[in-house]
Amino acid sequence: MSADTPSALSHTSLPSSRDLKAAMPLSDALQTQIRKQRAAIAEILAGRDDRMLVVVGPCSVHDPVAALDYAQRLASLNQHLSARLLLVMRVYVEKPRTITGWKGLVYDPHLDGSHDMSEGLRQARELMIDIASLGLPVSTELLSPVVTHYLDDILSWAAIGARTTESQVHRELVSGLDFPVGFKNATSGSVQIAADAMQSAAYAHHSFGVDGHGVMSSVLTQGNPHTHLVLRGGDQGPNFDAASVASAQHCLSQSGAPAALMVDCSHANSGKDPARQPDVLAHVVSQRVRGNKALCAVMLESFIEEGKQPITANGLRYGQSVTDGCLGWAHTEQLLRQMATALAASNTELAF
Ligand SMILES: O=C[C@H](O)[C@H](O)COP(=O)(O)O
Ligand SMILES: C=C(OP(=O)(O)O)C(=O)O
Repeated sequence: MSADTPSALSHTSLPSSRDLKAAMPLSDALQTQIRKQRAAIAEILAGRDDRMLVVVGPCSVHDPVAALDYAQRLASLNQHLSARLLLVMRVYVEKPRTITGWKGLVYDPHLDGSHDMSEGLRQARELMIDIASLGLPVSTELLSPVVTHYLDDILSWAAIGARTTESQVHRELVSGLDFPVGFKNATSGSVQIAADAMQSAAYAHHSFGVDGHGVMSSVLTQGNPHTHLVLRGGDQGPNFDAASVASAQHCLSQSGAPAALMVDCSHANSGKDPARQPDVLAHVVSQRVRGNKALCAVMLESFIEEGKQPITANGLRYGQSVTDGCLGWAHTEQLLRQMATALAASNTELAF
């Protein structure tokens, strides 16, 4: 290896984010829509809009056709429930893995280990534009700061996952974004790490990054005040119950971090069993209706078919997750309708 070659087995050039954005631009109308959707989410998080935010969709996108099919159903439901809920679709194109596994559409869009990452970025951007064009706000988990450059203009909300909330690089990344971001509690269950992250991301940062041309750069970000905690459970179990929520709120207030709370009804809050997500949702809505207004957002993992399937070369079942198990569409629609009705009626006796 020569002295000027970075150490890796290979490097394959990608289009710059500026070039991909120029080839697949957002219309003026879409830019205006996304600006409004970001502001609407920020209003809910600030407690100035009484609706609840619902980030809902597949654990991961592996088939853009099925994801768009799901988005069409969600967009139509969004119109019916918009007095009580703001639905935002999970369009997760990167997956953090506990050890190894398929890492998402942008890494391996053909799901066969060919890792056509250039095509993955193109498909991800195209899909997000198609979904936003249905009128739906788009969200994702930000994992690689490089990938963020290709998609940041389309997003209305993003998560920093449990495995990366403690990372300084991700806190710097959030500091430069002008849309709301949820930091998840750590996989250990630590909420303090997320409270620290929110405070860090609220500051301006000097960091190392790349510009739109892909040129390595010294970057100055402005700080992001629109962050919040996402309770997703941890190694010791769930954290959506009233006592855990109160303890998280105490931690946020002691730290001077923003008070808004989202509960992720999946992951360690459901023991990764999608059938337990409705019970988590019922508990959260009940706490909200009983007066805990800081609980203003939930996350659900949901796709067309319930459950999950392994990735095999023999073909995949349409509309079913290839990562964590999801609720099916029919059940999701029923839950969201019940949630909206319960919020409208201030109904504390929920059984989803
Ligand atoms: O949401 C997805 C998974 O919970 C997360 O990416 C970890 O997945 P893994 O433990 O299957 O690798
Ligand atoms: C990976 C995810 O969540 P967490 O970071 O909570 O494990 C996810 O929401 O897809």
